[in-house]
Amino acid sequence: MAIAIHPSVDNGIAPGRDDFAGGTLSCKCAQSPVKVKLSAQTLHNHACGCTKCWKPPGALFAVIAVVPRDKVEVVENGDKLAIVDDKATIQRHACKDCGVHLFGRIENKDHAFYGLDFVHTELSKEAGWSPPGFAAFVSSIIESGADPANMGAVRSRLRELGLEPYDCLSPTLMDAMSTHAAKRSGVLKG
Ligand SMILES: N[C@@H](CCC(=O)N[C@@H](CS)C(=O)NCC(=O)O)C(=O)O
Ligand SMILES: [Zn+2]
Ligand SMILES: [Zn+2]
Repeated sequence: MAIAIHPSVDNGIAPGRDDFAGGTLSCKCAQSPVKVKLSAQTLHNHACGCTKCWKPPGALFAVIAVVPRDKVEVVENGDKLAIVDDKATIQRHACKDCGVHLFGRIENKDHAFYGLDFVHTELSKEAGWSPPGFAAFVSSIIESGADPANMGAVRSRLRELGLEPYDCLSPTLMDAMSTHAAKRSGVLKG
């Protein structure tokens, strides 16, 4: 049996829709779920193996994308949300009852990704979200208990699914972060 990466990719990755304009995320509570409306298509969707991103039961990876923060609105049961770790760069707002993360927000205005919230679009019933394009923080799954001896097989499976594995973010996103840092320090002009 193939390695279970994440339920939304294990049977093939659904393509996004060009005309897709958003949907509503719900937590897993059977009663009074938290609902968060996203009024835009997501960007930079990817699998993340880090210990901090929310993963569904049995999954080795989270699948997480970004969306402009002004397109994110808590529409129901927001009183059930709490920040998981208010010292983290990404403040993950999770349901206190079921533990699902509804959105992650960067409050540091100097951060390269300030203005973008992190979301798990598998929490929405709508189809057409941008598909994941790579796998980030792959080595970090070991920190959640994955067998280090199995990492070759995990990376092979990710490649088979079209998710190039990286142990930090993708080169495009790492370049964006370094460009931001170089502009802030003055090394890079413009
Ligand atoms: N190896 C660490 C990596 C954690 C990490 O750096 N995660 C990335 C990807 S989500 C990040 O940007 N974290 C910022 C944060 O969690 O606030 C772990 O698995 O806990
Ligand atoms: Zn919940
Ligand atoms: Zn992560």
